[in-house]
Formats: sequence, structure tokens, C-alpha cells
Amino acid sequence: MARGRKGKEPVDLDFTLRRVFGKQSFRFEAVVIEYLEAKQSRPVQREVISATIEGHDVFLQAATSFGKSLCFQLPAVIGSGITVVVSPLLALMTNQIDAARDRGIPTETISSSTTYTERRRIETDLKCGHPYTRLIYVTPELCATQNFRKLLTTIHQQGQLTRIAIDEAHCISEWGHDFRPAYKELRWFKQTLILPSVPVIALTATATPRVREDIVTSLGLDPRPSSEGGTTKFFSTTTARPNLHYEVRYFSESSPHHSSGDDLFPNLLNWLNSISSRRSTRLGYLHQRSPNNSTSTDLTPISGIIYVAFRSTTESLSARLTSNNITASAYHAGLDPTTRQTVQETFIHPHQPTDLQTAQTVAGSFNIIVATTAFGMGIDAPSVRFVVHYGVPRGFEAFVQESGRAGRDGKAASCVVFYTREERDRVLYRVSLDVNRELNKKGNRNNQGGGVGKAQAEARMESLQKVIEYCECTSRCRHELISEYFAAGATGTGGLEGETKCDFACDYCKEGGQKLRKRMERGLADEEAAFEFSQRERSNGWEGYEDI
Ligand SMILES: Nc1ncnc2c1ncn2[C@@H]1O[C@H](COP(=O)(O)OP(=O)(O)OP(=O)(O)O)[C@@H](O)[C@H]1O
Repeated sequence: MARGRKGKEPVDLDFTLRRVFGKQSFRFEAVVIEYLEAKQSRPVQREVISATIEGHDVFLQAATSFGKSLCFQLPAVIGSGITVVVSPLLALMTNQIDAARDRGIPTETISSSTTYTERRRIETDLKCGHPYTRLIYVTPELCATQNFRKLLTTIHQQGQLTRIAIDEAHCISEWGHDFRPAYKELRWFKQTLILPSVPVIALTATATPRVREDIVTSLGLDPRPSSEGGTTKFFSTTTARPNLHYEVRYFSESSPHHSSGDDLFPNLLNWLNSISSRRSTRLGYLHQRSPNNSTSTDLTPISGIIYVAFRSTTESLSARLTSNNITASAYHAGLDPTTRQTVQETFIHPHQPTDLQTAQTVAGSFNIIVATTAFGMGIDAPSVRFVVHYGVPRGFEAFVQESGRAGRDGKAASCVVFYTREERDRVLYRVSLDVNRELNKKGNRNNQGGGVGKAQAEARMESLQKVIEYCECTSRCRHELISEYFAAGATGTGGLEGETKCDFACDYCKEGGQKLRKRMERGLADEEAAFEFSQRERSNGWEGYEDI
């Protein structure tokens, strides 16, 4: 039993978990390291929730789909008062708000699309002294406005501001330095909402040691571990997802032995067809064995996300898939909000055949979204069976976040990168353009102005280099490479550690290093051919990244 913030009342967390959230037990993490403390094995979700309810500042780093939202949503329904959730994207908020409301938790949001009347209604409730609202979702930009700060100060003075949750906290470091400076102002909470201090919980799946330090500093949290008298409770679990199968497929756009030339589409189509026929065979077998019985997932189309670099590619690739009888929709930030919402909804809740025979007729059918990086973070679609990066991801954190959309139901799912050295060179070029632009900004030249932009730009390039290393590595388990990235080089605020369990769940562990290396050598262009190809292509002009 956890004790409530003000006191004494023990709280039955299991009861609330079952009654409000319909879950049987808390997620157990076998290997947990609290910053700079001993390795332990324990139900980390419950511990985070207890620490939160007790009023500690908390930093939680846990794998994608671990169940981090529960760590502030469950405390929000226990006791009284308001939890402010700072979230980076409207799509992500909508998803969580719908889920919370479905569970009967009074949840609101104030955003650019909130009408004046609606906003008045919400604000009146928030500052009434005994608010009905338990969760309010907002962007960092709203938190930086005088009006909202004034509102929070009033709620705080009334003793009703229970905690602040910073979801996807890595965005503080990723975006706060350049195009979303409001992220850097979140320190206001710890500086201003004092006596008593309002507890903050920061949550992320993907933070390197540098990013962790950045988050802690930016939010004004105590960086010291509890063993040194620190007041922040740090929890980190392994970032590994054992049910995800990681694989890299190698192709060449310049070598003559590839009949498809620079068009990877036939390879993608072959790969999708092979998944589809495996599913059909399995459904046929199930139907033979027991005609009236099958699990619901067997009956749904195969859901997958294909990530591409450009908005135009989302349109062209989804059109090509559709013309090959594969259901696919494009998603990017340039679509109007209603279309984006419809595409997202249809993807998360696809049409589901009700019996096995109908399912067999659509057996192996697909429910695919072809998206830029605008789609993904926080999307909780349970049965995504694959995530394909159709081209080189532009950063390692993005790769892990995006791959993390797969297999959220805990069942096996594939995360595949379609990799060519020619595309590697294009991505390197685009990111270097961004980096140079950053370096040439006033204040960043000669490392003046603190050099924050410079450090960020360099971190972006390092992150891309890590993606390339990951893709071209034929001698290490891919789960291990991912875990290592987020654990590497632990510094001041501590590190992350976790045993990576890969049960043949990556191409290296499944095929063995020798076979994988041969496959890579057969597939990729050699460096010389790739270089010449890139030179030729570049002379025709390469485009930089457009907005996501
Ligand atoms: N104790 C639990 N038992 C069963 N399911 C759970 C439990 N906790 C959370 N879940 C479910 O796990 C899924 C993922 O949770 P959530 O969206 O909070 O993940 P997350 O850690 O925020 O992931 P990401 O960083 O990828 O957004 C949700 O469908 C949620 O309902």
C-alpha cells in the first residue's frame, strides 16, 4: 500500500488498477537500476506510482509501450487535485485523453483548437477550489504563457495543483534548444510553484545520458541520487523490447546485380507478400483445425507502419501499394487535421471481420500507414505487426521511438530497415545541411552564446552515425546495440543498465554473424560504387528535409 501525499491514508493501488484501468497487475521489470544504486528486480511500475503519490519528484526512463502513462494517470485518480500533463503533440494528447475519458477519468485539454467558451468552462472548473478535472493536457507553449501561469498559480494557492507530468521528456533536449524554446521554460514549475513545491514526474523511453542530464537540469530537478541525499527518485528500466524482431535488409541502388535498380518498391512488395502468404497459410490451418474458433488478432488485417523521409513519398508510396491491392494511407504534417485524424483512427481501429471464413477472404490483407516522422510518438495502437523504415532513419532515438510503435500488445512484431548506402549518403547530406545551418547561426559560430545549438547539431550527427553503425553492424545483437546506446557513457546523473534478452529476435542472433555479413556484402553497393553514384546524383541537385 502506498501512502497519500498529505499523509496517512494507505491507498490500495491494485484495486484502482483493476477498477479504473481494467488491468490485472502492475508491469514487472526484471532488471532495474535506480541511478547509481544496486541492481534489483522489482515491479517498477508500482514503485514509480508509489513515489509519485508520496509527492516525490520522479524521473522515469522505460521502454516504449512499458506503460509510462499509467504512472501519472493512476496517481491522478487517487486523492484530489489536478495533474497537469505537458505533452508535445496534439495527436498524442487526443489519444491519451480519449483513453482516459473512456475510463471515466475527468480529463480536459486546452489547445489552439479549444473554443473560447470551452476554455472558459475548463478554466472555471480548474480554479473553483474543488475541481472536478483530474487531468489537464497542455503543450509546453501554453505553459509559457502569462495567462496559463497565472491560472496555475491560483490553483496552487488553493492547494489543488497535485503534480506536473512531463510526457516524452526527451523533447526538452531534442526540441527545446531550437524550434520549441518553450520546452526550456518548463523550469518555471520548480522555480515558482513552491511552498509547497509541486512534484514533477518526467517520463521518456529514449534518452541518452546527455539527454537525461539535459532534462534534469532543464526542469530544475535535483540531479543527485537518493544515496547522496537527492530528492528526485530516478527509475530506469532496460529500453529493450524482447518481442520486437530487428532486421536490416540490404539493397543497392547503383550496382548492376540488382534488377530493380534504384527502386526498392519490388523488394518491399515481395516482403509484404511473404508476410501475407504466411498469415493466409496460418489462417487456413486454423480454419481446418477449428472452423469456429480463432483469436481476434488472427481476424484483423495486418497492421504496419512504413516510415519515409518526405511528405511526397508518403503519397506516392501509399498510391503504389494501393494499386497493388494493399490498403495503405499517407500521413504527414501537411495534411489537414481532419484527414490526419481520420487516417489515424482508421489505422488504430481497422475494420474487423467477425468470423474466420470472412477473415480468410481478406486473409493477409493489410492496414498500412505510410508516414513521415510526424506519425508515431505516443500512438498506442496495440497490434502493429511491423514497422518498416523505407530508407535510413534520421536519428537513433527516432528509430527506436518509431520502431517502438510495433508489438505494443506484447506479441511478436518486426522492425525492419530497408538500407542502401546510396540513401545513407543522401541522409548524411541532408542532416549535414541542417547541422551547417545551425552552426552558421549567429551565436553558434566560434561556439559563442554557449554553443548550445552547436552541441545539438553535433548530437544530431552523432545520432545519425549511430543509425549507420547499427545498420552496417554484422557482429552484434541489435537489441544489445539499442540498449547500449541509451546506457552508454553514464555520467553525473547516473546511467542506465539492463540485461538484453534476445531470443533469436534479431537478424544477427537468428542468422549468425557470418551469414549476415555475406547477406550485407551481397546486398549493398561497395563504397566506391556508392560514392560515385552519390557524386553523380548530387550534381543533379539533392533536396534537404522539408518539415515533417
Ligand atoms: N500494468 C499493465 N498491465 C497491462 N497493460 C498495461 C499496464 N500498464 C500499461 N498497460 C498498457 O500498455 C500500453 C502502453 O502504455 P503507454 O501508452 O502508457 O506506454 P508508454 O510507456 O507511454 O509508451 P511510449 O513511450 O511508447 O509512448 C497501453 O495500452 C496500456 O494500457
